Amino acid sequence: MDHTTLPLHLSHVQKSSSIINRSHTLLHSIALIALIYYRIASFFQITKPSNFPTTFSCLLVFTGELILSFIWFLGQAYRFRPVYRTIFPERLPENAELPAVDVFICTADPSKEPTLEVMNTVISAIALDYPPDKLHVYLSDDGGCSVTLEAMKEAWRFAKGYWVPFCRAYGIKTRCPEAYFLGEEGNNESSSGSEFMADREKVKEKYENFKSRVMRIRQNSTIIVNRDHTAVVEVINDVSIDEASQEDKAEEMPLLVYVSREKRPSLPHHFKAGALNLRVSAMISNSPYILVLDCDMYCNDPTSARQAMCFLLDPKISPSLGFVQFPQKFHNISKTDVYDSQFRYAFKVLFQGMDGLQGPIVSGTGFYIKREALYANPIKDVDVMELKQYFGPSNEFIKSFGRHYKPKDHQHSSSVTLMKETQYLASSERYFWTEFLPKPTKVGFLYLSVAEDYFTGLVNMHCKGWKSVYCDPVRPAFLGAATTNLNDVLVQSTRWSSGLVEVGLSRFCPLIYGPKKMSALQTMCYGELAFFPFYFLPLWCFATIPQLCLLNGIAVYPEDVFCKRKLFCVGCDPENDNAKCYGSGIGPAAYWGDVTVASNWFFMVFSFVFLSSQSKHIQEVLSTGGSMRSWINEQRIWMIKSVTCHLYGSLDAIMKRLGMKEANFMPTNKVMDVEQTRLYQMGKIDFQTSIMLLAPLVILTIINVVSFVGGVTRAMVTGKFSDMFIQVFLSLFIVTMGYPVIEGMILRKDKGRIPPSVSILSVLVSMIFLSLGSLVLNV
Ligand SMILES: O=c1ccn([C@@H]2O[C@H](COP(=O)(O)OP(=O)(O)O[C@H]3O[C@H](CO)[C@@H](O)[C@H](O)[C@H]3O)[C@@H](O)[C@H]2O)c(=O)[nH]1
Ligand SMILES: [Mn+2]
Repeated sequence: MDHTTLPLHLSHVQKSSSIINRSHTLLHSIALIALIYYRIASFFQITKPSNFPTTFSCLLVFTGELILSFIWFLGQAYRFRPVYRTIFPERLPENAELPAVDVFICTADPSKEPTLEVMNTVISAIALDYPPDKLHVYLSDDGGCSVTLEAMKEAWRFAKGYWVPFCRAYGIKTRCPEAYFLGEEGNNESSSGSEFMADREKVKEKYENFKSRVMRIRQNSTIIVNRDHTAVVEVINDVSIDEASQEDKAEEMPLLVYVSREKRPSLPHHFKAGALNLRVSAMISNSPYILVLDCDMYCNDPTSARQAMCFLLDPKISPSLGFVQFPQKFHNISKTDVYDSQFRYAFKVLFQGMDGLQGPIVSGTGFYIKREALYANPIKDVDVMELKQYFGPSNEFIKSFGRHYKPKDHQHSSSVTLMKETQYLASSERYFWTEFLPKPTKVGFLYLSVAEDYFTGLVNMHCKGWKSVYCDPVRPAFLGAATTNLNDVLVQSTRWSSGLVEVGLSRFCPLIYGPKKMSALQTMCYGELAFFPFYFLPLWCFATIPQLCLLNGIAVYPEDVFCKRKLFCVGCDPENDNAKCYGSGIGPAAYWGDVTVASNWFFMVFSFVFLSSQSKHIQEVLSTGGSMRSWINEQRIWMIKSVTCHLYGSLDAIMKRLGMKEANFMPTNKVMDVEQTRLYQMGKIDFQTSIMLLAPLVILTIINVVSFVGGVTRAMVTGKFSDMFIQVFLSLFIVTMGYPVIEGMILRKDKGRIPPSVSILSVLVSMIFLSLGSLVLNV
């Protein structure tokens, strides 16, 4: 068969999903329009001054509804044309024709990122199934920690001496040693002969030795993140393999380089984006493709580079293809996954949806990006002298922009000039060069936001016309460590919210910056991401205002006429006797002409909006492998994040915008705590977190419990249920979702329960809110 004519990949539109999605979008939009109509109409109905509390509360709730609807509307772009893809790596050209790849692994803080785990990621990258002379692995150590450098040398010895030869000889699929020996992925390797078993035992023993050596290195040095040091660039291949395997056939190995950029306390270093913008790899290998990995994301499928090449080498799409993104998947997800740590929605709905448009966003890790798309392209026609002004006097570096630049042979890497050049490039001025550049050459990973991945994807990829592709094979290409306790989940989400809102409030706001450069649907996707943290506004509103109103007998939703007919309307004539029938001026419906019909209709509209959004969510969860339990977990964590991280993240972004705060990137904790892991495995929320993050959850739950009880009592006393039906239901819904909070306050005795001090404080705050709120509503 002629391999040159067969496609390397195919993409298919998910037809049934598109149809379901578009029909749902249409129906739901109509319902939302009806809802908005009802709200606006009712404002014009209520004219009596005595109804100020009602008008005011309805206005607040309506604002919430508008924001929620707007974000929902933007999110419909993901649903418009989801695709899935098939690849045929077996049709790739011969090894000799494959392009070179640089792997960039970032690590920053050895106290949060266990050295052994980082080394496992490094080893899995060295062991990728790709021609070794075309693979170059760089570890960027942002912590500038000698422990990492020393451990890397050990990792190199183990990989070269034992691990890589073993993987190659037996075609091992799981190339991260820790995962392999734990058997996490069910290593059903084909070989099982006695020779294999003997080799496996030997390698296992060597791995144990390697582990204890790394442990010893850690024990023997103080782990400090050094923020004041010069640049260190070291090629590890030169390290001697003292106790290497007896077989004397020298195993061909990829290049392994340690890079730690210069850091000075007085100079901003721009976190991960700064680490990625180092030009050191351009000097040493300058491969046309770069794989970026977080230090916890090990290569789980050694063929990922070949899979990515199915797109990157396809002549039809290659010229405009900027990067291939793989999903972030995690090895430590429990069955219940209480925190939705797997981000099902992002990697099953959002990315697949964008893949059918201009392509998915950059998600920070697990993507193969074209070097040219990152920086060389826009600089092509700028002259060399001008470049020197921005990039400094490094001739070699400027030469590396050229398409045909061949770096000096790294075998002679100890050559003094090369090391001088690279150290120069890793020094502190070099990584904020994008700030100095004139506009058209603003390139590389951008610094404005701590969500550098999202921001770079928007401005430097999709807005410059690059496309991207989402590659989601059955066997996860990379596996990372997900955050599995409430504190880490919320801290991480706060950083993301802040980073996203920062972009939303900047001049790069996708809804303003995007439309001229991207399709409307792609712009909507980016817009949804920039503004979804604003969910905190409607969610705070819906969890407090209707409840406060319920306790004060103010209806903010249309009444349920089914109930009312049964309870009150028997024998009374609403046409002529409104006041008597509906009580004294409560609810907009009381002043309507054709009350019964209109109200009934709009009650249906509100119910429809609620049921339709929940059903759609359930449909999406179930069709992407989730269960009803996942639906509840996702609803709950969405609410939790909205009232905490999204609020704080947005405030943080606003403060940064106003210059009241500096950017901060706290790496997430990758150290597993036994007790916390146990709670996560059991599906119990671990409430050990700061009071800032915990108190809102407790306060809102208490408010809803109180209002639910108050609402039901009121209905029993007055015999009226219809006008407040939605409010009572809403409180009940929130209380149900907040059940773990109630359990954590009252029933649980373990370490992860809610501390009594927080409960007491929250009861106080809730009571103050309800009394003050009632005062305001009754003036
Ligand atoms: O100053 C820094 C801070 C972080 N990192 C590295 O960046 C990576 C991501 O950091 P992590 O703490 O794991 O953050 P996550 O929240 O898990 O990261 C997600 O979100 C980030 C943006 O907020 C993206 O950069 C990541 O790729 C994405 O996985 C890690 O390897 C860190 O070592 C640095 O190199 N320098
Ligand atoms: Mn991470």
